[in-house]
Amino acid sequence: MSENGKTFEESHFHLYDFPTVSIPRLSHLNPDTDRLISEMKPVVLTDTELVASAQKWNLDYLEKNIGPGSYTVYLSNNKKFKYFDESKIREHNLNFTPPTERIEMKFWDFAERLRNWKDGEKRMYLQQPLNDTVGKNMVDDFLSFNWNWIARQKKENNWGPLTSNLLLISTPGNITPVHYDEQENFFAQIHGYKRFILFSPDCYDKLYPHPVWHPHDRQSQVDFDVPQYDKFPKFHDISGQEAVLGPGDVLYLPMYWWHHVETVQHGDYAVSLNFWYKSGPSGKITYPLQGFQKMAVMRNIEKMLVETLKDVNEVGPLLQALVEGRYT
Ligand SMILES: O=C(O)CCC(=O)C(=O)O
Ligand SMILES: [Fe+2]
Repeated sequence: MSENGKTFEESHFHLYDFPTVSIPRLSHLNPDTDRLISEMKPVVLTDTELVASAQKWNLDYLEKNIGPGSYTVYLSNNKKFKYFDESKIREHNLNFTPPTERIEMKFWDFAERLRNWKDGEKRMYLQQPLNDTVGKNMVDDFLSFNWNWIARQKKENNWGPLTSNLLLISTPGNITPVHYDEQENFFAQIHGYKRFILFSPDCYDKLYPHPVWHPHDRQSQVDFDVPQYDKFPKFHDISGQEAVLGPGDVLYLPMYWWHHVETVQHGDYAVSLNFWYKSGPSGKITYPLQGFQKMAVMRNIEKMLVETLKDVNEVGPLLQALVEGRYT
């Protein structure tokens, strides 16, 4: 139960077509925690105190203390907020209708709209990296994060620098469809509850990602609500891992792991903050390559073909000529 009595009911969760097991929930002091992180396996940490100083970051506190900056908010006519890369629409001159609308807002306008939001209205998702426009109290909260613990993880696991802290504020029921990111992520839940469903990089062929030149690069083409099994038959064989994060929980979300994220439907709005770290120098590579390393190889091949052929429509036929009857 959270302070305001709102919590989540697993029985309300949507049942998808695939089975899942639970992601382990462990203390950061449990030796298995460090082992799982070093093996790039997901784990939920219940007591890192990573963002303990931000547990007060509810709408009222943020409105008073976040400052005059401008915030990116996505609007959706349904539950889904499928990410798209606007630069790729321009770069490849594509006919692409964005599935959500992106607007810039002052935080107080967003807060007002969120307070008055009712189910049935357009859903909202604020997604904005924290920057130096935040007010002094929030800078102090930020400086009080458990940098000790997270810096030790970065060092032990040979990661590169912290690149950003994305602040996410969502209306209940929002869904971030399944995708992967190219960075390591500690995902800290501050307010409300989120359900995560994860799939390992080995599920690449079962999730049919869009081509790398596509605005939906890194996103799966499979819609969990209506999987088109005739087009995506291997999705039949998928299985995942899931967890529900509440205030104080931190998920280690390994680089290249697929994730689908739901803000719990019958609860409150959710506030989260992630910590994205670049991967480190690869060091000594062992064979056979791991799933995430093969994903990186495939991305590079696709990117090279796009660059060389100068026409995204030529990539598929060339790959087909290369493979069919020779490697099939
Ligand atoms: O919380 C969400 O809805 C999405 C978060 C996400 O995809 C990420 O942190 O990489
Ligand atoms: Fe993500």
